[in-house]
Amino acid sequence: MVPSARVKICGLTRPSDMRAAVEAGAGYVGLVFFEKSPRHLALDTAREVALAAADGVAKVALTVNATDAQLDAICVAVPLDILQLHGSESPARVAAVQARYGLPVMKAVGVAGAEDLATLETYATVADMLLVDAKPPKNGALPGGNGLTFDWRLIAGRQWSRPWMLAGGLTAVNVAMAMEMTGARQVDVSSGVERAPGVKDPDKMQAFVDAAKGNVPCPKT
Ligand SMILES: O=C(O)c1ccccc1NCC(=O)[C@H](O)[C@H](O)COP(=O)(O)O
Repeated sequence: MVPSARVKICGLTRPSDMRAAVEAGAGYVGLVFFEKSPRHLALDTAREVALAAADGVAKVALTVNATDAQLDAICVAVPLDILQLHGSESPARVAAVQARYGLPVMKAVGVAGAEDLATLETYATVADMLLVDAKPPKNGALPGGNGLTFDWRLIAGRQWSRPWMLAGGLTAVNVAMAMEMTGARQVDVSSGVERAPGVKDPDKMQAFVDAAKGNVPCPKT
């Protein structure tokens, strides 16, 4: 049987992109609040984009080392289901955010080598969900959303005590292989379904979801 994954499409910036992501079959949709990103949303735009999501699709706010004041403003303005912490937030900060907002927290952890596996174990004791992502290069790149993969063999067959999602450089072409190698049953994509930074491509989103869900066309007989 072909494995199937639940898909998160991250970095949606327009209501039309949100509708296309939902139509394609995304189960999670991500909104980026990080000013240096081409996917950054002002609060009023974020609300508009979030309201274009259908019921039952989990709306995720991605922040990077955000303060309580910044998170307060986001949570007041935007209907949300999950907070994704994509910076260097400590385990204690993860717990504090859970307690303050009463929302599930997904902690992103960058993986580049075996030493990063211990970090994943640490966050698995506190976060509601883990995002296992490629570690960003140290050249001023964004903390995520760089379209870079990591060596999937590092996490082959690993499980954590919390649900987890694979991210980093996934595309319609490589997602099935990534799922096979890692055992991931939730996957996250941003740049792999864009036509330009911050602009999603409906056909790429559909192709990605189909590949992740194993909806491969039947060969003609
Ligand atoms: O997307 C951004 O611009 C961004 C900025 C700051 C922190 C994280 C960011 N994105 C994270 C993601 O979109 C994904 O969760 C993940 O990193 C995969 O991205 P990609 O490799 O582009 O598929």
